[in-house]
Amino acid sequence: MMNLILASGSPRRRELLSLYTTNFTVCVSDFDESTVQAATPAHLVEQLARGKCLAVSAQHPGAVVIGCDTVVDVNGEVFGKPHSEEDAKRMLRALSGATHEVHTGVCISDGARTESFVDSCRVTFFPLGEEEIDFYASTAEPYDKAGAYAIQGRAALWLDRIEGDYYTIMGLPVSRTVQLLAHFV
Ligand SMILES: Cc1cn([C@H]2C[C@H](O)[C@@H](COP(=O)(O)OP(=O)(O)OP(=O)(O)O)O2)c(=O)[nH]c1=O
Repeated sequence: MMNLILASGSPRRRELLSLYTTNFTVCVSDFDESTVQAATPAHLVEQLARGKCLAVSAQHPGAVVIGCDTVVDVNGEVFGKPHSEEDAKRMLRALSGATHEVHTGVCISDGARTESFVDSCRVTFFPLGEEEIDFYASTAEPYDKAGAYAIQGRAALWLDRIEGDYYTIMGLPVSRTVQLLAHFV
């Protein structure tokens, strides 16, 4: 049986991978994300997913390791996790009444072979009032999420439309991930 490792501390990714199998362990990488530079947000998530995956893979020979990364892209500006309440509000104002993209990179390696992809989803929010932005930024929800929102949480109330895989927004395009995993059995 395959020794499967999810190289992610994200509870959402754990939950989504569990739809496919519960037979995996979690091992969070110590990869230094600040070392990565990329020409586009899509390249960035691919490089970050690869970095996390290969850092864990190096410590677990023979295992199949999945690494992931998610960013929000507003007209080419990258939003990761907000650093402060002000930062969260800045992101939410930029997302209000507008369309953005969420990119998730997934990388899988067995040590010998490494494959990756990026999936992108377009998300349009209705306009957000200042009161809603202030309230949301005062909750815990934005702070461990790229772009300062959780589509699976209160941001559901703002959603006009999505074009693409909903689970890419949550951090793991689970159908494409499982399809890629099939290359490793
Ligand atoms: C936009 C959005 C992001 N997110 C989450 C998914 C990711 O966990 C997080 C983006 O941060 P990431 O840096 O991609 O991942 P992480 O730090 O949570 O975990 P690790 O690096 O260990 O893999 O934002 C949601 O849960 N809902 C959303 O709607």
